[in-house]
Amino acid sequence: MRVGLLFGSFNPIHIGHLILANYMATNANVDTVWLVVSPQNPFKPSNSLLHEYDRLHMVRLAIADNPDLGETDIEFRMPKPSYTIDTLTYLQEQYPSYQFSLIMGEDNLATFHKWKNYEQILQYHEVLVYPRPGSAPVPEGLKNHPKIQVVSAPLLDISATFIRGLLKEEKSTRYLLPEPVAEYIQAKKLYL
Ligand SMILES: Nc1ncnc2c1ncn2[C@@H]1O[C@H](COP(=O)(O)OP(=O)(O)OP(=O)(O)O)[C@@H](O)[C@H]1O
Ligand SMILES: O=C(O)c1ccc[n+]([C@@H]2O[C@H](COP(=O)([O-])O)[C@@H](O)[C@H]2O)c1
Repeated sequence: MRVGLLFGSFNPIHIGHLILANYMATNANVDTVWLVVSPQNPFKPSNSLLHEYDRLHMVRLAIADNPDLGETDIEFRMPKPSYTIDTLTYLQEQYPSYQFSLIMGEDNLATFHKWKNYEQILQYHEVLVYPRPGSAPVPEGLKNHPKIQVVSAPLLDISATFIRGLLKEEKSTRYLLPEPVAEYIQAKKLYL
């Protein structure tokens, strides 16, 4: 089984994540894509970060109708902040016969050389990258790397930051968030 792993804060999950995950699940060399909800990205401030169980719940609501996508809360039981190499190592121990690839947006590839043990990640895993507008330039050493593949797919100028801004101002997020996620946010009065 070939599993693509899309790690993220998903604060909240939006249609950019869903388009990206579905594109990889149906066009890249993987059988399924799992969304890995990270409690705490080592590079991001934790203010405005919703509780991890709310973010996981929204991910579940968003992908419930898509058999090509799954999710995992594996990082909830690991030390924080969440280092991807540690999670990959743990997952590989749990599922020794599976082949795990890493999926990320281009903005994350631009800083990938600063991640913990990134060379080790590249040694054992393929990295599938979705282009993202406004991303910083990719460092020379990562451009044309044999383990890194940047796919050609429609650019999506959507971010969770932008959507949190709309929610805070009580503006419409219609078509930017999956309906069940928008309903959950409204019912629980999140991001106000
Ligand atoms: N519009 C997008 N285009 C390409 N990749 C994206 C897009 N949105 C998110 N991603 C990728 O999905 C993964 C998880 O992203 P994350 O949950 O941080 O969303 P985000 O919209 O970047 O959030 P924030 O605005 O809070 O930083 C990352 O690898 C990120 O690069
Ligand atoms: O392992 C690292 O050093 C590392 C550094 C920065 C980000 N990450 C992971 O990359 C994922 C994307 O983060 P985010 O917040 O942009 O969705 C998330 O799972 C982070 O834990 C991992």
